[in-house]
Amino acid sequence: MEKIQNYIGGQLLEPISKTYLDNVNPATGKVYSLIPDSDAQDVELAVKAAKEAFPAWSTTAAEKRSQYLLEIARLIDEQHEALALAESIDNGKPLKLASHVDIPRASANFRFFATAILHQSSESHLTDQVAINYTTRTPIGVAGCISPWNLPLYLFTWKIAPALAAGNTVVAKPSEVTPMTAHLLSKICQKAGLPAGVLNIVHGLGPKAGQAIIEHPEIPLISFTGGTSTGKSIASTAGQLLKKVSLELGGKNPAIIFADCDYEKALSTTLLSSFSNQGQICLCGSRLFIEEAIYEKFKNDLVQKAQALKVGDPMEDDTRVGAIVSKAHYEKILSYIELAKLEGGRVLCGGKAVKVAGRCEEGYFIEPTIIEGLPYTCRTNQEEIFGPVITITSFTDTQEMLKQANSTSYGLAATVWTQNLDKATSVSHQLKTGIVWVNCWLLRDLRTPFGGMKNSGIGREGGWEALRFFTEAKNICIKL
Ligand SMILES: NC(=O)C1=CN([C@@H]2O[C@H](COP(=O)(O)OP(=O)(O)OC[C@H]3O[C@@H](n4cnc5c(N)ncnc54)[C@H](O)[C@@H]3O)[C@@H](O)[C@H]2O)C=CC1
Ligand SMILES: O=C(O)/C=C/C=C(\O)C(=O)O
Repeated sequence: MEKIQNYIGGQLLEPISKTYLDNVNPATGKVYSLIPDSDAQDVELAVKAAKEAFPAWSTTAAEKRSQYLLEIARLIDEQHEALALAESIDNGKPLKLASHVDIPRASANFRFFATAILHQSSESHLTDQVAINYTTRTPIGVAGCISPWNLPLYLFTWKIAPALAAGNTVVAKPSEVTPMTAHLLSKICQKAGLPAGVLNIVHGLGPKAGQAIIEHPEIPLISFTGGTSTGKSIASTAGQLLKKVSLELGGKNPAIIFADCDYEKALSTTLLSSFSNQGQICLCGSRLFIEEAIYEKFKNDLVQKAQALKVGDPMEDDTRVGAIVSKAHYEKILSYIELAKLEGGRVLCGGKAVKVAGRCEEGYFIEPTIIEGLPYTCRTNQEEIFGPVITITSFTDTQEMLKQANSTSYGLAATVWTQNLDKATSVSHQLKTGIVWVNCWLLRDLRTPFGGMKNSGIGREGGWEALRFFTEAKNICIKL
């Protein structure tokens, strides 16, 4: 069975303890590879390698750093098919989705930040003709990057690329649930000739290898994407150590559909924003607010479309909903469906596990599920489920709807569907979320600030925000 290895100091290494964890294919329920169960000793080795590499990497000309990252992007594109297949097997997502979305975005992340650093300049200004102030932005040191399982290579590279581009060296940990494409990235970095120690990848469990990264005194900054409770624990440890943190956490995103929307576009995109990647994207709209005038029609059409989505083997071309990432997560989602029923919800479609015949009969599949009739205050409408489960509610009064939309502890993203620009602007400004999609969803421009308010996180990723996070600003004031 294939053994994934850590990537430390440019080499593929066994964990020092020589112990491994099982890696399960969620579509079949079978173990198909082994993951290093790394601990603080492996992290120590990785930090040592990253520290040694820092002086040379941080002073390498931006153009040269850019060339390394562009080469990595090129190799990701060259190995696109193998990476997409690995991602689909590891995560359970449809191969088609991995191929069209995840892997292209991974190379785009490298390409974007490789070129961004060539256009970055620092600020300066005259202070009343008496002084000139200018600000330098320099790399900080060894950055800790920890990523989740839902968009494995996509989010891993979303952190690593800006960290490296800005001149830091990195100790990174992908999710133990989906480690394979990060392992393949190690080999790509070797092939690209990335200097030893610039990027180090340590595999293993969050509370063990992850926690060792968070606690390590030589890692002054942490970029994390994952669940809110993990984010809070990381923030409290990092707070005691006064580390810089960027936290991109969960969401319970409202999708607001006004009667004057472009109906067909709203319907087809809402289907995607509800169930893409089995609903396991922090940006998925999980609470639909539909204006009463179109409620019945929209509901019936959405139910019909959701029922038509093929749930099945991620390898099949017409599969739209693949496997849930793990048995534990599958059970969590099913328990939320039961909770919704107890809370008085009516399941309009789905609501059950799916048995997929053949090689996937032991896999973790759940039908796209739509629930109505729940109060906005109930747990189903307040807590992140992170699966193919949405609730729908009708509204007549926009202010009341906004009160409900803003009522959760999360504040990541929202979707607004209307053809009235004034209404779109007014509603967007009143939503307490870091991102608002108007008449679209997940239309990504990597220059925009990405992140959430409230329990959805701290800080913003993307564009200059990311490059600012991964650098230290120093102002120099020269009296004229
Ligand atoms: N971006 C998002 O919005 C995501 C949200 N989630 C939410 O979080 C819930 C829990 O999912 P999990 O897999 O448990 O996510 P998690 O937040 O525990 O895992 C994310 C990453 O953090 C690491 N990690 C866990 N504990 C850590 C610690 N103490 N120190 C350092 N690193 C640590 C994990 O190994 C993984 O690499 C999901 O059900 C979902 O609701 C999960 C993944 C992504
Ligand atoms: O950057 C994006 O396009 C999407 C990011 C998604 C997440 O951070 C997530 O689902 O956790």
